Amino acid sequence: MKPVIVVHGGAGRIFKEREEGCRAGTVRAALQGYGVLKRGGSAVDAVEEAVQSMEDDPHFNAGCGSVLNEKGEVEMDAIIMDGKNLDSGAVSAVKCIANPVKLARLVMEKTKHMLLTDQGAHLFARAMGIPEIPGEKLVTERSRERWRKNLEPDFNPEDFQKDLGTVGAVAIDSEGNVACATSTGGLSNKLIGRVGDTPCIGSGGYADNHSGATSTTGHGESIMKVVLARLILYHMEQESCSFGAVQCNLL
Ligand SMILES: NC(=O)C[C@H](N)C(=O)O
Repeated sequence: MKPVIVVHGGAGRIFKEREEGCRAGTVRAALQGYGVLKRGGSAVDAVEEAVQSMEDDPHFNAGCGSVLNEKGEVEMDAIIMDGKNLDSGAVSAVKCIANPVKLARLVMEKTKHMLLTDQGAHLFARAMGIPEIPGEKLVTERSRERWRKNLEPDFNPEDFQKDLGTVGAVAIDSEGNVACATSTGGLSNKLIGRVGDTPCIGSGGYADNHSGATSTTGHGESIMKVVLARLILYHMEQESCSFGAVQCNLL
C-alpha cells in the first residue's frame, strides 16, 4: 500500500508575516513524517515524527510557541493513537517538556493507562529519562505578547482565541495501519489545569484501521461536546468514506 501522511498546523488566523514560516513548518513536518513511512516505519512512528517537528517549531501553538495560561506559563496536552489495535496514550497539563507527543507515546507503550496528567505525567517523564527543560524555553515573545494583550482591560473577546495553531498528523503506512497524533498549548490565558479536547480520546484524535484517522483543531470545549474526532469517523463509516459527505453532515 502507498503510504500517506497529512499534517495540520491548526485552525485559526495566520497573519501575513507568519504565513511563510507556518507553511514551511507544515511542509517540513509532512516531509519528515513521510520520510519515516518511506523507510518502512509505522504510521505511529510517522505521526510522532511529524508532530514533534511542529512542536519544535515556534510558529505553532504546541511545544515551543505554545500559548500561555492565566499565569503566563506553558501547559500542554497531547495524544497519539494506533489504529491497528486502538491503543492510545495522552498527557495533559504538562510543563517543562519539549515534546509532549513523545511522552504520550511512552504512556501508550510503557503503561497500562491512556492518560497521565500534570504531576503524575512529570513523574512518569522523569522515570522514562525525558529531560526537563526550563519552562521559559517554550515561551516565545509572540505568546508572551498575546498573553499580555489578553490581560488588558479593553481587549477584544472576539480576538481572544483566534491564534489557535494546535498541530496534528494522520498517516497510513505500507501495511495499511493508520495512526493519529495531536499536540497543543491549548487556549490563551486558560485557567490553570484546564484540559482541552486534544488529550481526550475521540475528541483530539482517533485512529481505527477499519475507518481511518482524525486529528482535530479548534475550540476544545466545542469539540468535546460532540467528541468530534470519533464523530467524523462515524460519519465516514456511514458514508463509506466520502470526505465531502462528512463535511455536509457536520456543518
Ligand atoms: N488550538 C487549538 O486547536 C486549541 C485546542 N483544540 C484546545 O482547545 O485546547
